[in-house]
Amino acid sequence: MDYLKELEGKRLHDHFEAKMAAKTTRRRIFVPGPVIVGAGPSGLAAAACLKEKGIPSLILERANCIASLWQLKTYDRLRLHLPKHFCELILMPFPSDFPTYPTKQQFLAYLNAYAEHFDLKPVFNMTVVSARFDSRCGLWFVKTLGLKNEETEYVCQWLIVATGENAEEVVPEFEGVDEFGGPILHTSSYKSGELFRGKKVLVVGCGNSGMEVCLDLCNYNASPSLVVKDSVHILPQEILGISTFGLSIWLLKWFPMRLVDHFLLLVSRLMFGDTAQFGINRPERGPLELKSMTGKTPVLDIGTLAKIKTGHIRVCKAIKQLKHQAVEFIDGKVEHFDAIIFATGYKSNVTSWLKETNMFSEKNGLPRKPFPNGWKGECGLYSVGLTQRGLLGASLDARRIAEDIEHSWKAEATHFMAFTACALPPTPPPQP
Ligand SMILES: Cc1cc2nc3c(=O)[nH]c(=O)nc-3n(C[C@H](O)[C@H](O)[C@H](O)COP(=O)(O)OP(=O)(O)OC[C@H]3O[C@@H](n4cnc5c(N)ncnc54)[C@H](O)[C@@H]3O)c2cc1C
Ligand SMILES: NC(=O)C1=CN([C@@H]2O[C@H](COP(=O)(O)OP(=O)(O)OC[C@H]3O[C@@H](n4cnc5c(N)ncnc54)[C@H](OP(=O)(O)O)[C@@H]3O)[C@@H](O)[C@H]2O)C=CC1
Ligand SMILES: O=C(O)C(=O)Cc1c[nH]c2ccccc12
Repeated sequence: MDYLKELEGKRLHDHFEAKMAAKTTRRRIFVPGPVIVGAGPSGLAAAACLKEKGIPSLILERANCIASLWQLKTYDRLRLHLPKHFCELILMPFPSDFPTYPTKQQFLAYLNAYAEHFDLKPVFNMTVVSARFDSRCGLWFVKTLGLKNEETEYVCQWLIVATGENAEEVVPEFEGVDEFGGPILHTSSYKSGELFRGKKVLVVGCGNSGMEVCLDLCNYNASPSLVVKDSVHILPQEILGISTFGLSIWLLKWFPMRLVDHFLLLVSRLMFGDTAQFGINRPERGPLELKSMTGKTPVLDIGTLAKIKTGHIRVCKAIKQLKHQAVEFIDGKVEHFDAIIFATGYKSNVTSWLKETNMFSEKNGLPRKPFPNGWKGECGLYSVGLTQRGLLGASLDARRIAEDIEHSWKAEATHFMAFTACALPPTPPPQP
């Protein structure tokens, strides 16, 4: 079967090569199996599930390593904030000696072992700049740029989008940015509070990143202030030693979401008091309902709230504008700051390169179909890890995608064998 696929690939490849050579020097490569865009946990999980079914795939990655978000864009003190069994990739558990909340280094070691175990070898420094389906030949044409801007076009029957929900940083624009004069960075380039000792730092955004960066700054004797523009749900990471996330999933099996939300809010109130008294209002919808409707993840508190209560972290209103070494807030207050850290999150980049408008929303670059149906599009297009369900969701997508492609992969092979059987001269009758 592999041989037939290769043969088919080679014929197409030769045909394209000949056609292209006449026009440009661009490389065109036919890929017999699926092309996966992105070598993060989602892309790796998809490739592993395919490999398990004997289907080869090709992963294209813009960075020079696997899991570039974790490797290059996260801070030193990061740990998984959900217990490890909710974060392991399909087909390979975490080592049993890992703690409940593995560190970033442990998670990366696991991902490296995962790639090695399944012999996954992504093509690095390959940025996908466009992917287009040609209905005449029923194939995807995936254009990439290499480090020296050299163009390569990969041609394939299946395309798996695994570029993540955190592909590009979101940085809001403010009047006066050029005047500020001090360091302004996004959490994706923050490593630790070391550089900010003794400094007044404004952290903009109160998701899990903003909250943890504030705590880290405190631990390095910086003075952080946190901008809370609207509202946020802060939940304890654990309730009586049980992970809030795990408990929620278990409760949701028995009770409606609204009731579970009431429970979570009651416990949070008992443990934290009313967060509004520290300037942190809760959204009208409950934490799980909000997550399922908008994707907004509740903050799991790992000690930041205690620092807010003691006044080590101050809470500020939304920003009006930046001034020289200062910030003006919407309540009219102006305060001095040495540095600003944007913890304003990330967005998908799918709509910038995927030339297809049915499967992905132009608004947020995520699948239009809600979970659990967002993984499959048309014409061999798939998506893994874009359902706002974290690593657990990525594993579910990966499994479904591999099962689905397995069907068409087998059908293709049968079809191809039938084709070659007709095209080849009949087998001579066996000699007596
Ligand atoms: C600080 C932080 C902590 C997190 N902690 C958790 C957690 O504890 N539990 C959890 O479940 N989730 C967590 N998440 C959510 C996160 O989305 C997942 O952990 C995970 O990284 C998702 O994997 P992914 O492969 O979908 O995306 P990514 O890890 O972002 O990988 C996508 C890859 O695609 C590549 N890429 C993007 N565009 C292109 C292109 N055009 N061409 C080629 N390659 C491209 C990127 O370089 C990247 O390597 C966390 C996120 C952050 C930011
Ligand atoms: N330990 C862990 O496992 C960690 C996990 N994560 C995960 O990583 C992902 C990304 O998290 P994170 O980087 O925190 O991003 P998020 O998107 O979760 O949070 C961004 C925050 O910035 C706020 N914001 C956006 N624009 C502005 C603005 N102009 N002014 C003020 N605030 C603004 C948003 O508020 P609003 O929504 O109201 O617009 C939101 O509260 C999440 O899935 C998160 O759970 C992150 C850190 C640690
Ligand atoms: O880290 C994320 O953003 C996730 O999607 C996983 C996740 C972390 N905390 C949660 C709380 C409710 C639902 C999902 C998550």
